[in-house]
This record gives sequence, C-alpha cells and structure tokens, in this order.
Amino acid sequence: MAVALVGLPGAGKSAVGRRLGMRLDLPFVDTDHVIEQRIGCSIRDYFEREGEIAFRDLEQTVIADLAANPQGILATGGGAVLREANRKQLRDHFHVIYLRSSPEDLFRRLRHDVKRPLLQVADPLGRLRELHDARDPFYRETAHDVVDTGRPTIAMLVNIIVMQLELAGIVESGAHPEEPPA
Ligand SMILES: Nc1ncnc2c1ncn2[C@@H]1O[C@H](COP(=O)(O)OP(=O)(O)O)[C@@H](O)[C@H]1O
Ligand SMILES: O=C(O)C1=C[C@@H](OP(=O)(O)O)[C@@H](O)[C@H](O)C1
Ligand SMILES: [Mg+2]
Repeated sequence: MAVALVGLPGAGKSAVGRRLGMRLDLPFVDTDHVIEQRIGCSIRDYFEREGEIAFRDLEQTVIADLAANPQGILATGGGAVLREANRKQLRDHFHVIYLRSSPEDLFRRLRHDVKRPLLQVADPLGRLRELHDARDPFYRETAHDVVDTGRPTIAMLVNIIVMQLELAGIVESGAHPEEPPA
C-alpha cells in the first residue's frame, strides 16, 4: 500500500502526509527531505546555487528511486508533476491524491514563508495563481483522487483521506479508527 500526495506549495502535502502516516502506522517520506539529505543543504540554497533544472533532475532521481520500492505515505514537492516521467512513476506505483487549494488559501498559509524559493518574489499571490493555472491540469492528470483543502483542518483532511482510502479498498475499513479527542 503506497499513497502519494501532490499539490501546490502549502497544500499540506508534508503536514497531512506526516499525520496520515502516523494514523495508518505507515512510514512517511517527503521527497524534499530526501533531497536535502542528499545535497546537504536547504532546497532554497541549492536553487540559488545550482538552479532549478539541477533541482528537478535530483527530484526525478529521488522519485524514480522511491517508485522502485513504493511503500507508506509519500509527500512530493509541488513541482514534481512538471515532468512527465514523474507523473508516470507516481501514477503507476502509488495511489495519488491531489490536495487541491485555491491560491488565496495558499497565500494565507505561506505569506511569511522564507523556505520556498519560487515564492520569494514581490507578488507571491500572483506567483501562486500562475503556478495553479500551469499545474492544476498536471495534478489532475496524475491523481486518482482529489481532496479540497480550503476549509478542513489538517486532522479533518486525514479523516477524509482515510475514508477515501477505505472506500477505494486501499486500507481495511475500520482498522484505523480516529483518535478520540484529548
Ligand atoms: N488544511 C490546513 N489548514 C491549516 N493549515 C494548514 C493546512 N494544510 C497545511 N497547513 C499549514 O500550511 C503550511 C504549509 O504546509 P505544508 O504541509 O508544508 O505544505 P506542502 O508540503 O504541501 O508545501 C504549514 O504550516 C501547515 O501546517
Ligand atoms: O512548487 C515547487 O516547484 C516546489 C515546491 C517545494 O515543495 P512544497 O510543495 O512542499 O513546498 C520544493 O519541492 C521546491 O521548493 C519546489
Ligand atoms: Mg512539503
């Protein structure tokens, strides 16, 4: 059983993925984290030093490596779907969920972010709108399911995804009950 999350920066792939892994008792891997371990510096520094194409090459290698042994929950980077090879690897080897979000919601979440190189621009909301328009078709092409992230909290999104995975027969129904509120 392997699930991959795709979506724009700030959609919650990393945060929801980590919590989903805990809930389903499955390993969680974030491609950005794997890349940072390989390069020994932050993605933002790597972008500045080596450029976006070098980052995309590394991202493609990491996705191919992970797809060779798919397991657990995978959070991808927002641009993973840009390359056709990645779209195919993800779709063929994972149950892919698109965490869909409006640029406005993403902007609210990320307006103070300094880690995402593509958003360090004068008009991050405009950039998010451009990224949404350019990438939404790729996310849809790659995904088996779409989940809207505008209103639900992270905990609610985990519940929604678990329910979808149960309905799709990917996880056993009722085997992973929601934690009672503390
Ligand atoms: N549904 C949500 N509601 C509120 N905050 C969220 C939600 N999803 C993500 N966040 C917050 O937005 C920020 C970006 O989330 P992150 O998981 O890093 O996104 P991604 O990995 O998709 O770029 C984090 O601070 C996270 O806690
Ligand atoms: O959208 C993108 O092209 C990127 C998104 C980032 O991941 P998140 O989607 O987790 O922010 C990270 O992979 C890199 O900064 C490039
Ligand atoms: Mg992330």
